[in-house]
Parts: sequence; structure tokens; C-alpha cells
Amino acid sequence: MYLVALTGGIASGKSTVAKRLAEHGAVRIDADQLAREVVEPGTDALQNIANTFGEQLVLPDGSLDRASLGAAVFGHPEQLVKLNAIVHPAVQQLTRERIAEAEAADPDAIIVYDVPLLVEGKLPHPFEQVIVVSAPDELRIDRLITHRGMSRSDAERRIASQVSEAERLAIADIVIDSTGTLADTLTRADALWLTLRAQAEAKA
Ligand SMILES: CC(C)(COP(=O)(O)OP(=O)(O)OC[C@H]1O[C@@H](n2cnc3c(N)ncnc32)[C@H](O)[C@@H]1O)[C@@H](O)C(=O)NCCC(=O)NCCS
Ligand SMILES: Nc1ncnc2c1ncn2[C@@H]1O[C@H](COP(=O)(O)OP(=O)(O)OP(=O)(O)O)[C@@H](O)[C@H]1O
Repeated sequence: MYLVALTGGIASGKSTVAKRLAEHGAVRIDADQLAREVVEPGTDALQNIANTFGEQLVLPDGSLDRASLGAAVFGHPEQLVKLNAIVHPAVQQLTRERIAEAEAADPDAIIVYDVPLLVEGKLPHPFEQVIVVSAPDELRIDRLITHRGMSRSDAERRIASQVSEAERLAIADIVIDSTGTLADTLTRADALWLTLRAQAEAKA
């Protein structure tokens, strides 16, 4: 297998790039998706969240009230630390399992771990390459307001909950600039795929 990490701040276009790579044939493992799976109704992590942040965070149908939990943690670093301590170990365990499954299914797979918090999570870096999708804070705030209907203050709080762009760029092997049009980003993702395939073949 050829395992790379793809990271970027919120609304950098990281998932846009990861999905494009998956269309070309990469196996995408999406940390945001795993973070949803580990808090599904009936999980230990969800019970832990209820114990820590209050039973009212579990909705009548048994699912997590994501909007309320987001309001409780973003802008409140000491609360975010508590949430991360509950969710991140479970996400890391599931990540290891999904990587092992992808490798078992195809030993030559190019696996893209789509992970917003690579720097914050201080994961060991078993990755062949760390790819950072990059755009300035102000542009990402605009995207959160325009495409996700967030208020400016919510967008700023999310960005403030993550490391700076400079800290992400410091760990990058490859940088994908996403300040152009969406089509520009997709073109860069296509070129990235050719690079990754060549690197994977050279390693094999
Ligand atoms: C607080 C929660 C319920 C809010 O849910 P919501 O649906 O509003 O956001 P969603 O999960 O889709 O995340 C959107 C983006 O927010 C940012 N973000 C999410 N969690 C975090 C975090 N702990 N620290 C910093 N940024 C974060 C990421 O850029 C992510 O891509 C949720 O984000 C959560 O459970 N976070 C903790 C788990 C986590 O760290 N997930 C990130 C990948 S492991
Ligand atoms: N040049 C661009 N490159 C990438 N995305 C763009 C660009 N211009 C606008 N966008 C929009 O910005 C948003 C980026 O979303 P995307 O889910 O790819 O980001 P993300 O970095 O994965 O965010 P998150 O951390 O929330 O998962 C999308 O709505 C996308 O259409």
C-alpha cells in the first residue's frame, strides 16, 4: 500500500481534493466520517459525551445534537480538549482498522487519509507523504459563510480551534493551493494523482 495523509484547515477544499483522488482510484478514509461513526447511538463515546457535557446533548432519537455540542466546544478550548479526549482515541483505532482492511483488499492500494487535525492530533507519521490543501483564513471564512451558511463569528471560532496555516505548511511534503476556482483545485488534484501514482509505482 501507499499511504498518504491529506490535511487542511476547515473549508480549505481538503475533502474536494480527497474525493477527486477517490474518483481516480484512491481509497479515501475520511476522519470526519469516522468521527461520526464513533458517536452513533449506543456507542461508548456518545455515553461519555452525555456524561461529560449533559444528557440533553442526546436527542430523543438517540443521536448526538451536533449543533449544540459544536456551540459548547468551539470557542471554549478547555471543553474542546475534553471532547477530543473522548473522540480521538476511538477515531484513531477505527483509522487503523480501515487502513488494514484497505490493504487486505488491495495490497497495491493508494490510501488517502483525509484528516483535518493531523497537526493537532500529533499522530505518528507513518505516511509516505503529507499533503496540505492551503488557502488563507479570510478566504476560508468566506467559504464557510457562503457555502455552509455559518455566521462569521462561528467560522472564526472554528478556525481559531485549529492550528495556524503556517503550522500546517511546516509539515507539508506537497502543498495544493486552493485559492483559485474550484476547477483550478480539481486540476491540481488530477496532477497530484499522477504524482502519487508515480511515487507508489517507484516504491513497489
Ligand atoms: C463538535 C462536532 C459534534 C460538531 O459537528 P459538526 O457537524 O458541526 O462539524 P463536523 O464534524 O462536520 O466538522 C466540520 C469541520 O470542523 C472542524 N473540526 C471538527 N472537530 C474539530 C476539533 N475537535 N478541533 C478543531 N476543528 C474541528 C474540522 O475542520 C471539520 O472538518 C464535531 O465536529 C465533533 O464531534 N468534533 C470532534 C471530533 C473531531 O475532532 N473530528 C475531526 C476529525 S477527527
Ligand atoms: N478553489 C476551491 N477549491 C476548493 N473548494 C472550493 C474552492 N472554491 C470554493 N470551494 C468550496 O469550498 C468548500 C470546501 O469544502 P471541502 O469540504 O472540500 O473543505 P474541507 O477542507 O474538506 O472542509 P472540512 O474541514 O469542513 O471538512 C466547498 O463548498 C467548495 O465547493
